[in-house]
Amino acid sequence: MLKEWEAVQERLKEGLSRGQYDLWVATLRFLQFDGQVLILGCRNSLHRDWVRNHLVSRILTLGRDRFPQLEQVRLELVSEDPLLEREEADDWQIPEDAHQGPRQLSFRDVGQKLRSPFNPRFTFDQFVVGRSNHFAYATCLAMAGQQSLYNQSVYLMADPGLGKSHLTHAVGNLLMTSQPAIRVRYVTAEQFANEMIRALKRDRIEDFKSRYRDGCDVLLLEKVEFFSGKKKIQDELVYTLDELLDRGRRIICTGKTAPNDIPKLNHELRSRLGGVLVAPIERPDFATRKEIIRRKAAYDGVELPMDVVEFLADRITSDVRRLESCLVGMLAKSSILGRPISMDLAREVTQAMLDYLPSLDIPHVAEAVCTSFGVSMEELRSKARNKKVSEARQLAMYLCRKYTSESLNAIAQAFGRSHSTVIYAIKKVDQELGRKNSHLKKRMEHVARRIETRCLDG
Ligand SMILES: Nc1ncnc2c1ncn2[C@@H]1O[C@H](COP(=O)(O)OP(=O)(O)OP(=O)(O)O)[C@@H](O)[C@H]1O
Repeated sequence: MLKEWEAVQERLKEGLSRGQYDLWVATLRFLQFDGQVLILGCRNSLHRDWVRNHLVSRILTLGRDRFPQLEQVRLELVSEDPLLEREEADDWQIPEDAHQGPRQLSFRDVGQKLRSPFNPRFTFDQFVVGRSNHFAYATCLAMAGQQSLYNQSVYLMADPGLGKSHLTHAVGNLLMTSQPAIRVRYVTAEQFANEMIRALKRDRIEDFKSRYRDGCDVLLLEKVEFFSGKKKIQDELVYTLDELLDRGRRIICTGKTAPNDIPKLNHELRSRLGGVLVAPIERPDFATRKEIIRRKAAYDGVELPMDVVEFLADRITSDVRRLESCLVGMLAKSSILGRPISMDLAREVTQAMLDYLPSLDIPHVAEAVCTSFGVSMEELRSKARNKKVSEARQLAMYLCRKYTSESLNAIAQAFGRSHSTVIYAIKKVDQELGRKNSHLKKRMEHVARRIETRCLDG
């Protein structure tokens, strides 16, 4: 049954940021499935409230693939110590009648919505508009509306993490509710290419063509730079775009660079994309970053102190995804360690995210720890429990969390440990670092310098 639950967890990744997944989903504990009721453990009431408000309906729907008779999800508060008793339960089930209270959700109610390919968090309401993105926002809103358009197609262009997918999904979300009869097709360039290759292999290319040309009123096509160098797929896309535009259909494409700067695009595709209205999104300014943090936190039901909002907005300037990871990291730390959200916490979390640091991977961090402690990676992965190895292992896990964007599960796997061991290690190191004259603190500063220097040296 655990395997089934893990498969459901995997599917829950869609629609959540990595930080949210690590914080709320990876930490959910599978307790039991009794044939109809899936019982999951939450760490604390904050965790349970979030899951209740944001996830239960999806668990009910997605869970049915793996637990066919699933009727009800029950959330119980469990201590991080599995030996302690379960404390309190909270149930969601299919309603017998409509007046059973707000916690009851039915498959029928949520099923329709959840078949949508669009991230429910990515709506126009949740998108903060500022100078950097106003034009892109207004263009997308017009594309999702029914008013006559100056243009039928738009190309959203921005560096990673600045909101291209958010706006594209917002168009999809709005169309699905305001004009449900409209056929919206959302694909990344990679999915488009894979679909086409599969169709060719199965000799079903005509079906593929008609799916896009006849069965689509709005095409949302992400990350077009993927087409670079793929000649046959580019040819097919040109025909598809021409057909759609001739029939007055709407098209939104996204990419990191201007169509003209994408290498190895054939002349026809370059010219089609070049003719599309380009709506750039720039890095958000300070005021926009502040509002983004405030709104994201409010979405998770948290009101942040203003000094923390300003601190984060000041510190993380490059991309909104990073800003969001910082916020989620801070909420995670606050929730796991039971610490209030404060400037201290914000400082700790952002230190790992300073804009000048490129992203690091687990082997890089582990190697720095091994060198400093004079132990090998095999020892870190082994069952050895002597003080030196245990300390090195815990610090390595802590620093992997701090310096890499890897999930708790990935870190656990790298060290051959369980997810809860990593949480325990992080908590333990954190406590130790808070002690006066902590010897681990000096050691950590030394390792951190080593990691950062190597990282800056490239
Ligand atoms: N103006 C904004 N208001 C609110 N959230 C934003 C804004 N811009 C970006 N975000 C958030 O930042 C995160 C990254 O955005 P998104 O996935 O849309 O980036 P992207 O440009 O598609 O990046 P990539 O090219 O890497 O796919 C998302 O969680 C999104 O909600």
